Amino acid sequence: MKHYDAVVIGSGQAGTPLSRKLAQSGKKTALIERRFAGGTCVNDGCSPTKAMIASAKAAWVARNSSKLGVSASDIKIDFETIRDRKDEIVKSMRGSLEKGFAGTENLEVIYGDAHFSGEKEITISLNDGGSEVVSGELIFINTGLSPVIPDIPGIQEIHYLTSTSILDIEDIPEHLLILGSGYIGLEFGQMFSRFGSKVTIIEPSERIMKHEDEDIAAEITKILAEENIEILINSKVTAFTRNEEKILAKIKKHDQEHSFEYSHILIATGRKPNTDRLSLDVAGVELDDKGFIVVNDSLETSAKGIYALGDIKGGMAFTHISYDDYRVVAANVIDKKQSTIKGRQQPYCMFIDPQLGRIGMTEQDARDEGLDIDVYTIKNDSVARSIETGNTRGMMKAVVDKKSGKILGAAVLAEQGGEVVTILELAIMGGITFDKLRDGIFAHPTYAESLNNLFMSKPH
Ligand SMILES: Cc1cc2nc3c(=O)[nH]c(=O)nc-3n(C[C@H](O)[C@H](O)[C@H](O)COP(=O)(O)OP(=O)(O)OC[C@H]3O[C@@H](n4cnc5c(N)ncnc54)[C@H](O)[C@@H]3O)c2cc1C
Ligand SMILES: NC(=O)c1ccc[n+]([C@@H]2O[C@H](COP(=O)([O-])OP(=O)(O)OC[C@H]3O[C@@H](n4cnc5c(N)ncnc54)[C@H](O)[C@@H]3O)[C@@H](O)[C@H]2O)c1
Repeated sequence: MKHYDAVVIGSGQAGTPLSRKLAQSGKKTALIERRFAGGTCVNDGCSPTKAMIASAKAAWVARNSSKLGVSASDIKIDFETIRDRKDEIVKSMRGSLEKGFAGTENLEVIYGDAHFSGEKEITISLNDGGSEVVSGELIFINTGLSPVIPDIPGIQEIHYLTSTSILDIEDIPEHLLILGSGYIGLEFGQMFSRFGSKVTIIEPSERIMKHEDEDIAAEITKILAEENIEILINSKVTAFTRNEEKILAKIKKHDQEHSFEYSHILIATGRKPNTDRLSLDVAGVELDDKGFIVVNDSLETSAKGIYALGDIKGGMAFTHISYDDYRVVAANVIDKKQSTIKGRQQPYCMFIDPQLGRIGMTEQDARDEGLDIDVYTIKNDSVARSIETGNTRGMMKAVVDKKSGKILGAAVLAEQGGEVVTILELAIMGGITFDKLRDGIFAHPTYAESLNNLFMSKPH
């Protein structure tokens, strides 16, 4: 059995930089990965989807520019080129990580599936065959999530797609049914609709994006409906069957049940932790009732010397959060600091078009907590930059503490919403009150300048 100072399981957004930093600090380190360097973000998540979304946006702009006096005829979607471009981007990102690993002294990358076979002992089923047992003084778990597949009668017989397998389909679906209206459902839904698919999104709840405020969800629904995306709320699939050509989904809404035909089904009903095959009980690592690893604010698990980073610990599952977990753990383990995840900013951006950039509390969060707030909203059709560029869809919203004037949260559903919300995040970080943004001088005409208008609106 080979012994290491540190063993990292999973080459995700935390495990990848952490393994290098541990090795660079002089610790003999092993990184175990069962698939590809870079984990979900690089290989099946952020990068490939955002590359394809860029193609979808180009198609949409080409089709919708006549109002700007530019008409493009004969727009063709070359799906093979779109996929090849995405593959090249993934290959290059993964390649540069692999190069980084190869050039790191004290780091050994082992490709295989890991599970605990002792308190600090890990058995790896090697991808090349055979197995290897290693032990680690310190162990870091960064194994991420996998799609949840709902238990619907017939689902195993229909060759459904997930967010991973849909990235490699050969042809654009004729009619794509998407189960789930979260980030994955909406991003892929709009993307394939823009590529030419008929898209239906089905959601059991009373509205899409139920963790966002109702007005934001309603605005997104309107935008998607304008793009002819069908959204079925309060509805669920109760059974799947297939004939030679099509997949039949039995859909139940209230007491009514009807069957509809689709060419493809995408399952986007959430993601579950990759802890089921890790045998964490052997190591004494506690899990919560959903299978996520329980950690404290320094990301230590219930087993001494074992840490959990990224999506696997539950909570917000985003690349930048996982990367920040790496910062916290590296600061504590290598630089002997006392860093924690407590109170950190947790922004995110959903890459539909227009983007939904988010930071902090929603209005609903603040009202549920009984806070005394002012809520500022504007529609983008009153923003100069949006009018000039023809990007008038969407709205902006900020929740402000009435007494202190501090910004508690914001939603920017707009062209470059992810960038604009970052300005509001900086204001929150710096304790800059809303009136400073209302009266701040921002270059005209920028999207940033719309923050003047937002905070000049009449609050409710
Ligand atoms: C379609 C999609 C789009 C997304 N888009 C965005 C986005 O735009 N922005 C954003 O912030 N986030 C996005 N996310 C989420 C983001 O990808 C994750 O939050 C991010 O990758 C962080 O994951 P992680 O570091 O926890 O682990 P991951 O990146 O999931 O890595 C875990 C790694 O562990 C490996 N592994 C698992 N079990 C074992 C084992 N037993 N042995 C060895 N190796 C193992 C896996 O193969 C994987 O490589 C997206 C996710 C998906 C699915
Ligand atoms: N832009 C981004 O940052 C980005 C993009 C994609 C994914 N992600 C990450 O991936 C995670 C997973 O995304 P997701 O969209 O799969 O999950 P999600 O949790 O965001 O949404 C799942 C949706 O599926 C619905 N649902 C549950 N069971 C269903 C069923 N049987 N039929 C139909 N609908 C059902 C839920 O009500 C919910 O609306 C996100 O939490 C996010 O962290 C992030």
